[in-house]
Amino acid sequence: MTLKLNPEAKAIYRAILEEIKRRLVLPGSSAFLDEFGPVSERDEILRRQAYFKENLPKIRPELRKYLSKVRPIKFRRDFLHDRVLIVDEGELEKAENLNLCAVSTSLEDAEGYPLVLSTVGYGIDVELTPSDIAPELYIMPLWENKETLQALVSIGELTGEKSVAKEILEALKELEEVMEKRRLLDGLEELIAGKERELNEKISEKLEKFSLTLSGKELLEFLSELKAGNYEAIFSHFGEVEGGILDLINEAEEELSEKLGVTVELFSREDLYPVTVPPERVEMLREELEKELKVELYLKSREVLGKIRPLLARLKEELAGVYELDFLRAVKEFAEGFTFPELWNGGIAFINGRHLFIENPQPVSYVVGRKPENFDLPGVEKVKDEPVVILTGANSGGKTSLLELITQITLLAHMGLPVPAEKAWVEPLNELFFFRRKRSVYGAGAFETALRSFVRALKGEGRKLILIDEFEAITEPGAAVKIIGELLKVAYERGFYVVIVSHLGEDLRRELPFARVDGIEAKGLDENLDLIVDRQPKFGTLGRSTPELIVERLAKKKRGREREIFERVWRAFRGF
Ligand SMILES: Nc1ncnc2c1ncn2[C@@H]1O[C@H](COP(=O)(O)OP(=O)(O)OP(=O)(O)O)[C@@H](O)[C@H]1O
Repeated sequence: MTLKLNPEAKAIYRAILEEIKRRLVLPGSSAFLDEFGPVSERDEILRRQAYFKENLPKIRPELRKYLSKVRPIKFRRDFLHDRVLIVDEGELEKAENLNLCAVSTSLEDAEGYPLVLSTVGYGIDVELTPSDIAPELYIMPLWENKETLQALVSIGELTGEKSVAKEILEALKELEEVMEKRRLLDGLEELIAGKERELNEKISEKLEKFSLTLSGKELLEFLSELKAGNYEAIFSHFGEVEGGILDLINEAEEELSEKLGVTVELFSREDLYPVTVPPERVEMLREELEKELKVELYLKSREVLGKIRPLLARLKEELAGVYELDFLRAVKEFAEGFTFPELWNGGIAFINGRHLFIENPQPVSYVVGRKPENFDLPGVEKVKDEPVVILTGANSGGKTSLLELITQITLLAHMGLPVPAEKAWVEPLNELFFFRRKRSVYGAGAFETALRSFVRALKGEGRKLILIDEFEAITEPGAAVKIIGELLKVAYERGFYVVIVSHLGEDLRRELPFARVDGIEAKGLDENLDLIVDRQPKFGTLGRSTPELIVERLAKKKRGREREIFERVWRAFRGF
């Protein structure tokens, strides 16, 4: 059963969730958090505590870096248009039902498919299984997510649970060659254009050199050959250059052939300079390469899949486990320095609680209900297991913040999480109410609404903690004492726990002998004449609003006539 929350308690719960959520690095992990909503059952809370106690210590901070690299690996069923499967009449229906590629019983239908697979010896031999017919559907997602696999390996090293990703990565290495070719194929035009540019540069260099050499002694020779009409010699001279250019072209084509793994003949030999590549040749080369690569990739994928197939189930588990690790890591970071509360039957108590949303808060200890043993604090002897407490004290003393802290600790305890305190005792409850002070809302409407919510909180059975911030702000003090007095009596009779912030402590104390009155007080002024507030409430002591400190502050801050008047008032406080 869930712990019931009124809207303002729920808002604090949401703020806590947000604090944990913003520490998650994977979007998929927040689903885990949803499993940890606050519950009332002691056993369930204990079960969760045990889970965290067992798992949080295993979480290492370096995990974050690797978790953030993990992406879900999705194996999708797809219909592959690049292959046909030739089967026997009797297998036709089964093969079609696989719905992985075109299926036929006749080899004639294989025309135009780069990949022809067959169970009856008409192509590459296969069995009627998805891993035989379309191994790429398993292998490609793995190849594309190598970074995720790498991260899983590192995570496994950190958690001490070895990942199967290591073996998978090892097996995937066999695909590197074919993948490199695929990469080249993607950039085929640029590759060829680059070669073409390089080639033309080399040729033009050669031609330049040629004209230079001709300008020397050879020029004279050339002229004399010309005079003698010896054309053969002249052509052979030019032929040398032509041969040189053809060598360069062959060399470039050989380089390409080696890179691409097929024999390439691309450059036209008609006009030797500048060398060009007819676009239709590039297209033909691309088609040929594509076809070859399809077959090669298919065969390699099948081979690799044969090796890693038994590891895939475990890989899926590891990938799912990553979200849990992320969740645990976020909780650990959030709950740094927190403690698991002891579950008991005496209400709520904690030592050195730290407000979640105040930076460097002064730790505060508090008890509503039974006082735990070794709850040793100054003034604590005045605590007598009171389930109803009136919290009084200086303006901006931290009363609202204390109610928030009680709410935070109660909520976290019911989520099974550790709480921001040195020690804590929490009774599993059925309902938690937090009523904030409604600032500047006056009038019968607001008053009626607030009254109705309180009464709703008081009706019904169960274990409840009710936190109320300054109810009197929306009605007159006289009426407030009567109303609060009666409502708190009802709460007391029903065994509910209540903390109510009020400036009417004196009057309420008279009205409610069973209630404890605590006070937060200012201790003095600091060097900037700001109030020094001790956030730790004094148990059983009415909190004075310490007006003399305000007077002292003004007396020291003001000048001239004003100062004289303040000093006179201050003297009145000090009794001279
Ligand atoms: N334990 C604490 N440590 C440090 N700062 C605190 C602590 N508790 C409260 N404060 C700060 O003191 C200021 C006043 O707190 P809060 O509003 O809770 O006081 P309050 O007593 O409810 O005031 P008011 O009488 O105006 O309702 C806030 O800025 C809050 O951040």
